Amino acid sequence: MRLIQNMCTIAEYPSPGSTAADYCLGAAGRRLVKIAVVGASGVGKTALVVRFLTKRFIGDYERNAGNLYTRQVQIEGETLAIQVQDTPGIQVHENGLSCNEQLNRCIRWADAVVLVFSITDHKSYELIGQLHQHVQQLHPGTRLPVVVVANKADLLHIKQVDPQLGLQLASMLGCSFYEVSVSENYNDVYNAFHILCKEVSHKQQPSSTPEKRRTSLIPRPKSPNMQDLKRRFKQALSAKVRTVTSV
Ligand SMILES: Nc1nc2c(ncn2[C@@H]2O[C@H](COP(=O)(O)OP(=O)(O)OP(=O)(O)O)[C@@H](O)[C@H]2O)c(=O)[nH]1
Repeated sequence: MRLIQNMCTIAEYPSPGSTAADYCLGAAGRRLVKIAVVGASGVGKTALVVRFLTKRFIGDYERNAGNLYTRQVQIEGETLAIQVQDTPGIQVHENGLSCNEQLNRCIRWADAVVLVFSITDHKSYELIGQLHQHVQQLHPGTRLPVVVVANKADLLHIKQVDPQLGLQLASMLGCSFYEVSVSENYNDVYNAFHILCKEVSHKQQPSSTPEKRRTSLIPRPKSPNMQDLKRRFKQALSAKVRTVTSV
């Protein structure tokens, strides 16, 4: 991709399951965290992904082709491989949300999702609740880590959504919340991805592995009973004395 030079574009819309990238990263022995960035059109999803991966804000992006990018991140002393899937903007129709199969595949593939809206677009904010529900429906039986990001915080003069509303919504959904300006601040963007990676990393590492659990179930050899030892020692001693006397 012309505008995104520092990143490694792996594939477009990877099929769920193993990909060439999964194989390479697996070979490197790094744990993999897969993140999908989802939201309405024009909220700054591509800008967010590019900022996270290159630290740069370019300002003008090619219309999203749904690319997948990688980078490595240090989480609690461990280097994790991260794949970030940028997705095309969601269209809202009269009868609600319209997610095509490509997008659904990306969401199913992901270990975590970044839900983005723009503070300059109330409709993009209204979409977040529905999107969150949709994401959880595509991951039945598990609570997928999600972070809600309110972007374009620099455009206060055309603000349509109070960031406080974003915070309330996120806490209602049980998600972390970040208000960011992709154009002006890298750290907030990094922190939003970082907290998500941390959550996934903790989820991937159960507190006690099956191997450890199995080991703890194996009965330990009993410590020798002192009374029994003393009795046997006395027996052995008296046998020796008897032998010596009989000689
Ligand atoms: N002022 C300002 N503009 C931003 C910010 N983030 C993104 N933009 C601009 O918003 C426009 C849309 O950004 P994109 O990253 O293409 O948005 P997108 O969500 O990927 O859009 P689709 O590909 O249509 O889904 C671009 O002109 C960006 O420069 C921001 O934090 N502040």
